[in-house]
Amino acid sequence: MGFTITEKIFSKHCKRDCSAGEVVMAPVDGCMIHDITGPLAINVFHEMEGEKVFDPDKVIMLFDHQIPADSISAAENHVMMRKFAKEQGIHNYDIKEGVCHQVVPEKGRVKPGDIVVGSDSHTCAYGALGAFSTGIGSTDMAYALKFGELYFRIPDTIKIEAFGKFQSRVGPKDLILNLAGDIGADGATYRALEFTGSAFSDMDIPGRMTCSNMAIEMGAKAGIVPPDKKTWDYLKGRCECTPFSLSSDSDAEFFEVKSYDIGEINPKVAVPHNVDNVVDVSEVAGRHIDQVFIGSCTNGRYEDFLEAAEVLGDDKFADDVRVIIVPASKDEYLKVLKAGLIEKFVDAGALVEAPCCGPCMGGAFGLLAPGEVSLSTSNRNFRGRQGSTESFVYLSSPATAAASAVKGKITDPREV
Ligand SMILES: CC(C)[C@H](C(=O)O)[C@@H](O)C(=O)O
Ligand code: SF4
Repeated sequence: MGFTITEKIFSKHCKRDCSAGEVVMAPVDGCMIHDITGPLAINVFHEMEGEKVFDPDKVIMLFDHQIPADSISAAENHVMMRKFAKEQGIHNYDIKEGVCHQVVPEKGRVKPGDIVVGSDSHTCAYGALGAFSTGIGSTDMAYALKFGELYFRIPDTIKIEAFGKFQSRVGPKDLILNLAGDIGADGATYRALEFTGSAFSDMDIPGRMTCSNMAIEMGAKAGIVPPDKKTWDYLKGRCECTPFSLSSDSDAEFFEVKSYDIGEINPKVAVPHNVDNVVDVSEVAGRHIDQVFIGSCTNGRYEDFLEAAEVLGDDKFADDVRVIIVPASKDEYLKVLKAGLIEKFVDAGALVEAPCCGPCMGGAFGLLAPGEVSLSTSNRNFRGRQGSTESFVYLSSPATAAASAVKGKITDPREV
């Protein structure tokens, strides 16, 4: 019997053959902490009488959720984390780089075959680069910071095979929303998703990041795309690594295999208040929206803004819609800026903010009043996620978000 990618990654780290279901103590290659969960992890680290982190070069610290500090308590958290970084010799990206899940890959802090943990649920995003990366709680993080290893139950794997070509103005976000609708918010709980087939090998790294990012929205521990030339090309100049092949064996045992023809997928939207409440955009077309957010670790990259700009064309955003655009990182911001897209969006009536999580989880700014409706390219639409518990959040692709922002109501991007 062969091994899945996940089993291979754990086998390599544990220096013996490991299979799904086993509980192992495995060394980690990286630990990511940010401004929300970092302080909790650091407090527990001190309670555990932690003195030095296991390897300061393997700890990634940055601030993204509440930046620039939006409250005195946020500012205090930043001060506390800066102090910890200095004491420990950890490089702190602080408020300067953007959202954790964009910055970690961008800075070459993750590579294929790695085990990376982050005290944030969307840490599964780095599966796009062929790593086993997963979100953990702050107590687990304290342990990982101190000892550089952690207990894992090796998950079994649901293999997703996707083939075909997307229709025009349909893309990775529609695919992953379609999967969330099909598998359900708890349909992959404690399993790994493996994304395979020509649809994923044809997909660029940003598209893969969108898909891996949302693995957790089905309960999955990881969402892994087997590394290929695109992966290694992306990593060139970001980290020192020599390409190797990593894929599941043909006789590996999967919990389930699911196949999709992506040509059959229409633009999708997740309807309040669950990520798996997914329908074709056409089913809710015409619904009024008050705010559109294009950004987040799911869809805050240059390619996402280009998609939105193409749909926008020479139009303007509707007068009664607030459009908030937030690139996911400094690098992505600069790409969008240099391509002239910022000017285009501002001219069309949008607010463009500096890289951060923005309105994604109703933190720093862009909160909704009772009764208000948001269409967002982020990954969660739970009740109260972006403000009032009486507000409504729909999730979509950047193309659907832009089309809807132009029309002032939910709109199929193929009709603009
Ligand atoms: C604040 C953080 C713990 C949280 C997460 O873990 O995902 C946030 O990033 C989110 O998207 O809900
Ligand atoms: S952008 Fe949203 S989903 Fe991503 S880390 Fe920030 S709050 Fe979480």
